[in-house]
Amino acid sequence: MSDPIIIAVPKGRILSEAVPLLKRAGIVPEAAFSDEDSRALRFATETPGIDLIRVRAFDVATFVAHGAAQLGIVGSDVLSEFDYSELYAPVDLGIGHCRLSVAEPAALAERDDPRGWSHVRIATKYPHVTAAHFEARGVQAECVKLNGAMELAPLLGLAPRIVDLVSSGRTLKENGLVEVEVIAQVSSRLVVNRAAFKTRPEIVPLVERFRQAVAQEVAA
Ligand SMILES: Nc1ncnc2c1ncn2[C@@H]1O[C@H](COP(=O)(O)OP(=O)(O)OP(=O)(O)O)[C@@H](O)[C@H]1O
Ligand SMILES: O=P(O)(O)OC[C@H]1O[C@H](OP(=O)(O)OP(=O)(O)O)[C@H](O)[C@@H]1O
Repeated sequence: MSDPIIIAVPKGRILSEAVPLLKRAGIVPEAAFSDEDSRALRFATETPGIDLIRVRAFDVATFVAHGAAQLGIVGSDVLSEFDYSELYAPVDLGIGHCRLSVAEPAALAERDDPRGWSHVRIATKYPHVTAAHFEARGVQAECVKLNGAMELAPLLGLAPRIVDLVSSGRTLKENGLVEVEVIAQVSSRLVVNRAAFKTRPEIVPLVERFRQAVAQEVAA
């Protein structure tokens, strides 16, 4: 019997949207998978031959790109930041909707004109996407890499501006920041390791099940 197909799923905020989607695709995980207190990292499903792993959002791309997992669910923000050629992203799953934006303190925004920037210092978890975004219009971006709580950076003088994910806008508002530019709209994608896609025939119908699960949700 061949090795199980492993699907990497991010813990954190996407997990609650991913579980119903997995179920619609016919992949029913064991109960511990949805329990954020469980310390297990690998989980069986009701489908023999399909296991799930629960990893950090950025690590989903790494596991799948290196073939340690064959499929994964990952935000387009993460895909853009890594730009792994080994990843094929055939399905927009329609979950994890947000946007990647530039933000700064409201007081700075009142007298600021983004068209006049030539050099910016930015705190972000997305240094590559940020640098590419600004480079495209001739602005040099000096990035300070953070892994979370970017909103603190302007308040504490680490960097006057941030690039971070925005959904409701509540995090920005509660930290005195305003959005000044949208870099990209974000949603989660199904990703597949390209080599596995060619060598594991079970993957094609599995991708199709995800496609149908998304279509069902759109039609509902
Ligand atoms: N506010 C949001 N609204 C909708 N989707 C979001 C939001 N924030 C993040 N996401 C999506 O969820 C993914 C994971 O985000 P999350 O905030 O759970 O990661 P994290 O807590 O920073 O991860 P980790 O702790 O593993 O580094 C992001 O890559 C993005 O695609
Ligand atoms: O516009 P909002 O609806 O307030 O959402 C935006 C927040 O969501 C994300 O963080 P998350 O809450 O996932 O935690 P993190 O700081 O651990 O990344 C993001 O980094 C923002 O901080």
